Amino acid sequence: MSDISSLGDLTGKRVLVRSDLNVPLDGTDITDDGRIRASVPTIQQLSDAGARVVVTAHLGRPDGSPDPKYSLEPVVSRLSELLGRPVAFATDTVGASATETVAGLQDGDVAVLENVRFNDGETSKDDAVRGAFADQLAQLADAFVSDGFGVVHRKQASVYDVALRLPSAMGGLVAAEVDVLRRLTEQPERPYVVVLGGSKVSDKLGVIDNLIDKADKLLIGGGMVFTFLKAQGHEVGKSLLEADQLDTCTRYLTEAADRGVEIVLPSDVVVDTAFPSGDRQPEPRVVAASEIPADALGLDIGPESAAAFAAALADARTVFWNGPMGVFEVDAFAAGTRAVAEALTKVDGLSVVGGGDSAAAVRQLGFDEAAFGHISTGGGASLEFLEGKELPGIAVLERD
Ligand SMILES: Nc1ncnc2c1ncn2[C@@H]1O[C@H](COP(=O)(O)OP(=O)(O)O)[C@@H](O)[C@H]1O
Ligand SMILES: O=C(OP(=O)(O)O)[C@H](O)COP(=O)(O)O
Repeated sequence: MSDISSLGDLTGKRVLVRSDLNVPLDGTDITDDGRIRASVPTIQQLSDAGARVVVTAHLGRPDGSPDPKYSLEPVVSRLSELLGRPVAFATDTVGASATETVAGLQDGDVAVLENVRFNDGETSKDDAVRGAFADQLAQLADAFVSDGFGVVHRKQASVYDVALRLPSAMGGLVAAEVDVLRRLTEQPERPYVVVLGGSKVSDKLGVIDNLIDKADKLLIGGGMVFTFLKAQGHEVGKSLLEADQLDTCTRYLTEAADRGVEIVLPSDVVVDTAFPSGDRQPEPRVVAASEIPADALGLDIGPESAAAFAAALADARTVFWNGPMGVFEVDAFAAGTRAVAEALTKVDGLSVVGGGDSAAAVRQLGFDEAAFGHISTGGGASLEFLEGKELPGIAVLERD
């Protein structure tokens, strides 16, 4: 696999780096800068090598056109602080501002292009549309470095197509993540427990199929719970629900039982009548998972479930956890996530936390990062890696 040294002397070369700078924001305040910090070493390495560094990244899921709410501008300020040097910011990705900003770089300088997902070519399913956008990105650089581990499972222009158009290399962050995750795929010590939660329900339901073959237990919390509960015939009120995945959930439950794999669902949940927002005081209530009122939505696993999940993790020798158990950003719905994080710190073996929000959660809840075996910057990417899937952003770097 080609690392940055394979690109030769970088002095004066324009190097496009795909980083994952998708950090949680409260307005324009960054609530956890973990992904920016994780991106710094590669950017610094390229700058030290005399390259003119052009960073491309996304923030959130805008609809393919500019939306100030998803601007990378606040991220650029933080990156500049962490690098200890000015960072130029282009207010578009491949337009006049980008061209001018890149042309103005001196050797060792760093620039960030505006959110790459402000362009519909980035995430298009049409190869030609994505390719045309990748052509424009490629024109801004002489070489490409893929360092956004959190997006290597996305077949997107700035992750995949641009690597077909420029001499390309893998950044140190992606290489380091892959090294650790490989340990989980190659004969993990058993019991091997996977904990899933979060809000990207449709992305993550799909991975369960393959994980049933690999893990001994699957603990399900977060927004994914409710599609399973509904599949079991329970009402879930206003909770997150993927109505078209009910049959899939039923099949998973049957398959897991057939193969002797335990899928553990919460027996109780913390509900409220509205999603937390603004000044509204949360009114958390614990109810049985089978009795979610019609006017309520589930926002955390309940205390009985948290204790059951901790017990299920107590004898694990390998654990992978992606996705908070609840809306941990609000204290009233953070207890389930806290309990799972606590249980992971006690694992006698390898414990890995993956995902932007999961990593943010353990830090925000005050856990010492050193208490975990590894904190990965990618949630969906880690899960797909553990499933044994080919990740487009890695495969494209490994092709002959
Ligand atoms: N029951 C729930 N309903 C709605 N959102 C939830 C629920 N549980 C967790 N979440 C939200 O899931 C988000 C994180 O999900 P996700 O992006 O899938 O995780 P990660 O970034 O770790 O991969 C958090 O912002 C959290 O508030
Ligand atoms: O936040 C991310 O992934 P994660 O929530 O799976 O950790 C990455 O930045 C990828 O974002 P995406 O899931 O919108 O493609």
